[in-house]
Amino acid sequence: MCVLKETLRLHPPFPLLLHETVEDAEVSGYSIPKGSRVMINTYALGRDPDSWSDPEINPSRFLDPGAPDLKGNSFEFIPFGSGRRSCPGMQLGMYAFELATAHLLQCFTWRLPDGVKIGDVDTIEGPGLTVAKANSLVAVPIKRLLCPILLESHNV
Ligand code: HEM
Repeated sequence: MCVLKETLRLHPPFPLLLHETVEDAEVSGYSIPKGSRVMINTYALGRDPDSWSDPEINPSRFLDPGAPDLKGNSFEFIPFGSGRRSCPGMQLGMYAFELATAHLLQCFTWRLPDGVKIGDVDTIEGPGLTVAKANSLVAVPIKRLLCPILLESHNV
């Protein structure tokens, strides 16, 4: 779960949340009139060095008792948004994310193609309202013979 949360921190699938203000507000000295369109940059929030003392990848940060949860209570970590218009599918999304990742890890050992080093794998995102990798990840799955899902699909 910590790895999934850290992935959402560094690579939120919705990097910009689009909202409209319902009342006049002032943020950091700027007046924002009621009815303004505002974009909340979840990508930048997840990497903000003022909020994260160690912004580099470190899934175990989420083991700390005071670590932010996914419910939108900590504005530095809002991959599902926050408040009334936050994502109603969060629980289902997390189940699907966890299940898919667990199956990929349980059923396959993953290697990089010959000659590719771990530092050569880029994690750069392409443009878009929902985020996809700019360059496809090329990895080599090696079947694990004892994986129950693979055994079932081959009627073994
Ligand atoms: C990992 C998976 C998912 C992520 C990261 C995600 C993220 C988000 C985000 C950031 C928002 C906008 C929140 C805002 O504007 O403040 C949103 C809205 C929404 N999401 Fe998700 N979501 C996921 C999965 C799902 C699933 C599985 C469903 C439905 C089955 C779903 C249904 C919705 C709906 C209906 C809204 C609009 C809510 C509204 O405007 O009131 N999402 N989601």
